[in-house]
Amino acid sequence: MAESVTITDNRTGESLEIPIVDGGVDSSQWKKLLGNTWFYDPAYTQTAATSSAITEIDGENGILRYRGYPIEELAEKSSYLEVAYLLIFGELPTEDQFAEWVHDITYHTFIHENVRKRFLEGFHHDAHPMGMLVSAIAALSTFYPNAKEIDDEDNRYRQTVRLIAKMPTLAAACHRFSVGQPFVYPDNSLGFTANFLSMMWKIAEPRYDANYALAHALDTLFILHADHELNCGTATMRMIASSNSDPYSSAAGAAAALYGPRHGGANEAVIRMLNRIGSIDNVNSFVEGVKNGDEKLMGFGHRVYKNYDPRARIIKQTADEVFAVTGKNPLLDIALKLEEVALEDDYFKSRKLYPNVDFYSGLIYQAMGFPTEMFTVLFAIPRMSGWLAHWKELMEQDQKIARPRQLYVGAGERSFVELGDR
Ligand SMILES: CC(=O)SCCNC(=O)CCNC(=O)[C@H](O)C(C)(C)COP(=O)(O)OP(=O)(O)OC[C@H]1O[C@@H](n2cnc3c(N)ncnc32)[C@H](O)[C@@H]1OP(=O)(O)O
Ligand SMILES: O=C([O-])CC(=O)C(=O)O
Repeated sequence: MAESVTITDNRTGESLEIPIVDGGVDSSQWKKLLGNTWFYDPAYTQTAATSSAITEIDGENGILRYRGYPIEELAEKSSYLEVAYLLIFGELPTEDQFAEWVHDITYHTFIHENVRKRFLEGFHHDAHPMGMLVSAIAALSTFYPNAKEIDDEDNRYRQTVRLIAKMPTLAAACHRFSVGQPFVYPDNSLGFTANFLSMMWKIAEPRYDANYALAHALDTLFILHADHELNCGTATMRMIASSNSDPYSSAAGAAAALYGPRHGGANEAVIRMLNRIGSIDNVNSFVEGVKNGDEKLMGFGHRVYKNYDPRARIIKQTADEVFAVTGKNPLLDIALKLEEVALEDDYFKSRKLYPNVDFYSGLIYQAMGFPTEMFTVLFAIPRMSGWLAHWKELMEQDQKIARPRQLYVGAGERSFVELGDR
């Protein structure tokens, strides 16, 4: 572990080595540098808002590790539920711990009938499933009012397994509603990902048997999406939870942040962009438009990675395994050409813009038969474990309420003018 961090004041350029004390920076040293002034950093480009032991990103070198384990090894050797355990509890589970964890998650896959019948079925017929999911996560807080007892560790565990377990059920329910098909109850004889696919696609009894290669590929995607340190959604989770709000309300806020096209919503935007480009013959002119500022190349660029996103590399390999079963997604050639052109172009090279996790994932989801509107939902299912790992960490850190300051730039004091006199 690093023994110190270098902090730079972005207004003066001054920097100072600050020793790590008990896992965090020494605040007396911090004050020596900044006095009683604050950073002005609206998009948190240079602000560490927490210390965390969950996920490490080395953006310059394209490295991602969960609890110290390289993402490549986890994607190859682990399963989503095992990784969820690792993120939340800090260590890989023993066989007994894993059996108990899987049992507990499986036990909580059902959702209250009123969530489905009264709440989800009350949405407009063409409601976006991600909008439905955000609301449904928030609604769960009213079904589990004891979730407010956040100081009770057992209770926190119960809400954690509930949230992870119910995400696939809620996600599939949102999809079935949007296509006018009846809800499919969880089949708890199936594993986490196969059960989700059953709830998505089952049309006849007795059971839906997912293609093994596709279920395995989706599980790998779940591992890759499970956490990514203090991204916009996770920062939102921590922000809301710092007010001691319950985990459902906090996670609903995190999901709402993920919905945006600059964040998890980019996977949906990528497919729409590829469809608009339509043919590899149009790639060069599209890229010229991006360079002229007409629009962003969706699925490219990242706040932290200034190198290839390691998840995108694994997703590209996973795509080959999926296409071997489903047939190639015809949009793949356009995506590959876009990557080739962008990586050779000075605009992208000088700004260190590379494909991110969202660039290739949608091609896989689409080949598997998921509608485009479900792509961000597919991101949210596994990201729940990351949000909850951060929630647990926050609770244990006993952090104060998160409350940034502002620089007021509005009008000075003035007197009220009556309506008729304005
Ligand atoms: C799961 C995730 O959330 S991964 C990210 C998913 N989002 C996307 O794929 C959307 C497209 N990408 C983007 O919008 C951005 O790259 C973000 C939001 C991911 C990161 O934003 P920031 O860290 O604020 O990068 P910033 O906007 O400062 O970009 C630096 C420069 O690169 C340019 N740039 C960044 N991303 C792109 C892009 N995708 N296409 C074209 N230009 C881009 C910016 O215009 C800026 O150029 P300038 O210096 O001439 O003004
Ligand atoms: O880290 C980020 O800013 C966005 C991201 O890649 C993720 O949330 O997976």
